Amino acid sequence: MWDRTVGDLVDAAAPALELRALGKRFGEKVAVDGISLSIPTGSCTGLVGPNGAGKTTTLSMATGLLRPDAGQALISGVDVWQHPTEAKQLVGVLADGVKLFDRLTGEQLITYHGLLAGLDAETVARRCQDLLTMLDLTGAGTTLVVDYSAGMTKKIALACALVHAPRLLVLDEPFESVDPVSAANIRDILQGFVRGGGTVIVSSHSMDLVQRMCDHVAVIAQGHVLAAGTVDDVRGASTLEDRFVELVGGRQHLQGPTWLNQS
Ligand SMILES: Nc1ncnc2c1ncn2[C@@H]1O[C@H](COP(=O)(O)OP(=O)(O)OP(=O)(O)O)[C@@H](O)[C@H]1O
Repeated sequence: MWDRTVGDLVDAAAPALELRALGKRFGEKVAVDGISLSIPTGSCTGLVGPNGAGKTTTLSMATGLLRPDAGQALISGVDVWQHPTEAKQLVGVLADGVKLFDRLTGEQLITYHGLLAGLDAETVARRCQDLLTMLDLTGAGTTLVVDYSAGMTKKIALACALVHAPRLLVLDEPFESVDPVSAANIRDILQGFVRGGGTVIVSSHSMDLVQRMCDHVAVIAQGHVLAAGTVDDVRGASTLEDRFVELVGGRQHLQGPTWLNQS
């Protein structure tokens, strides 16, 4: 039997991620309404949008975690839903709110992910120590993940996403609960990953962070792409935050009820 490898499927000229008319509804609610988006290889792309815009749903469908109702997602030309095993070798995912096996130590959790990705035990052991050092978790490697702080938990999840050296990293809210020093360290790691030829997609509510860290951005709302391109093209002469508010709308300048006034 012909044994297909991921290398046989990868198209080096294809975008790191391409979404073609991706759609998902939950009952009556249309969460993602035919999103098409092309993420260039070697870019750091911010995915921004108001609460409930469809960011997590889109990223879940793009990374093989949630089956779309319509459309296609391709990672380096590999169809995520036609070739899920191969596609998952190309991507590292830090999902928002997904439970980790937290009765394992940090070392055990990284090892589990590395072995699951098909790495040999020796490679996993070496990479595990490198990742713990890089993420400043060396002392916590033998501690159970259930005893980690929220920020440490984000960092160990990032280590798990990196252990198989993916081409594409998809990070849903990676900086939530992370202290400023650790956030700066994570930013450095992600920038190094991009300099090394990798591609990063990061969903965030921080426009300031996206403007500083990303070279591309996609703004989505109500399951649609409102704008996408380089950060400079999308923001024009404004800040990204002002442009976001202009695109998305909804700013109401509310004063609040009178009973909240102290004077
Ligand atoms: N499993 C589900 N069942 C029903 N509705 C869902 C489900 N998951 C998401 N939705 C709905 O789909 C829409 C998009 O949700 P999604 O989580 O993708 O948005 P988001 O942009 O990631 O939001 P946030 O910024 O608040 O995290 C929302 O209206 C949400 O209520």
